[in-house]
Amino acid sequence: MADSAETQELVYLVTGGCGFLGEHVVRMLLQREPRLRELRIFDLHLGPWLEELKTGPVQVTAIQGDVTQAHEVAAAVAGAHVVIHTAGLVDVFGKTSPETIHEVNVQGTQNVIEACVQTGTRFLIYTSSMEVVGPNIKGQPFYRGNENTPYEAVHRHPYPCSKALAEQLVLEANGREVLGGLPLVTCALRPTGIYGEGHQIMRDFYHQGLRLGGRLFRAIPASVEHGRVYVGNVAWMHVLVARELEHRAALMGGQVYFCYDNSPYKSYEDFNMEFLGPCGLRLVGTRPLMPYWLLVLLAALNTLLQWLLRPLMLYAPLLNPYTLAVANTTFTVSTDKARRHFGYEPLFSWEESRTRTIRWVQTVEGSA
Ligand SMILES: NC(=O)c1ccc[n+]([C@@H]2O[C@H](COP(=O)([O-])OP(=O)(O)OC[C@H]3O[C@@H](n4cnc5c(N)ncnc54)[C@H](O)[C@@H]3O)[C@@H](O)[C@H]2O)c1
Ligand SMILES: C[C@@H](CO)CCC[C@@H](C)[C@H]1CC[C@H]2[C@@H]3[C@H](O)C=C4C[C@@H](O)CC[C@]4(C)[C@H]3CC[C@]12C
Repeated sequence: MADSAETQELVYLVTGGCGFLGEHVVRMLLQREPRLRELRIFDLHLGPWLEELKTGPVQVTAIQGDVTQAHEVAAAVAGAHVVIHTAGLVDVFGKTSPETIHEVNVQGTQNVIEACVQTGTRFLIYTSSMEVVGPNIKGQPFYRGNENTPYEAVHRHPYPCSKALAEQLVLEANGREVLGGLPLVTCALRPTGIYGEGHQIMRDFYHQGLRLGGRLFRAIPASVEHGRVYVGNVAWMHVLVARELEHRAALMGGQVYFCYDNSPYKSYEDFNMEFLGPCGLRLVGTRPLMPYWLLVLLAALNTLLQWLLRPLMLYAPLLNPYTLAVANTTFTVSTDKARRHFGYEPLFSWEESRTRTIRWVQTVEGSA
């Protein structure tokens, strides 16, 4: 919990605070933001773990709400000094409609912006995504690029489209006058593939491996690099930006920052095996066991099955045309913009990130 040495005067709001990243942001704020007086956690689905947070010196206020409802957002934002907006539908598996993804990710973000303007909140940090940049629809690689690397960021899938639109809204809102006459200061953080305690996709891969007798079968060439970043470092970057945004508004306002740490560059599958291997799984094959055209066919078949089964059940496998394309396209970042602009250094080393994630996988139900 925060050290009470400093004046506890600030009110923070974290939207999506019960999600995979949101929970880590909430816990990091309580541990490392000594100026917190109140921490508001706004989410469609509140977690039972919130109760344990209410015993500390910081007032923790759980707010069950929907970012698509402007009045609910405004009520939650009113009086907050800082808003960290992580709430969103992270759906690349066809679980929800494109309209719903847009409504939550874009309109929901617009509602957060308007709530800041109408109620006088001056600092807004938005959790964007690498997918605002790519991989693009042409499957062009983004090899150890940075925030200034030229790249044709053209998307068709509802999720990256929604993240790109929302990020644009946030950045364009920088400088708008809020209630009280002062300017709104915004910035956007772009995590690459986040991993760590609570990562649902990692859990899905683990269960898939258990179902296949402790084996996973390579489908992606080992040469395809995919950027990954530990959730604790992403949370730390959010806390640091929220702390520095006021003093460095001229430099940081309206800026985007990739989230990065010292996690190694590997293929998506090989990277996952850093955690699943020590938990008893084995990745079969030094090269993809199926030809790419067969994977494309299977991915298309999954889309057809999802459509046929929709009246009966939700069928949303990991493999679909979009996830296959993303998984097979190199996308890695190499940047120090966050360090240069607000002194970011990863809080957790690769070794610590790996150990923490392995320990978490070992607690996943069904683990050996
Ligand atoms: N997971 C990643 O690899 C990754 C990478 C880059 C960016 N991001 C971004 O980080 C953010 C959090 O992602 P995550 O992986 O923690 O996802 P998550 O699904 O675990 O968390 C999202 C949270 O938002 C909440 N939410 C969804 N719709 C809502 C609504 N209408 N109103 C209020 N709350 C709502 C959910 O209940 C959930 O708690 C998202 O904006 C996502 O785009 C995630
Ligand atoms: C071919 C499959 C059989 O092994 C492998 C499928 C892997 C995919 C499920 C994942 C590969 C890349 C992931 C995405 C990437 O890490 C970045 C993302 C951005 C973030 O904002 C949301 C999550 C995601 C889209 C992430 C989703 C899962 C992958 C597509």
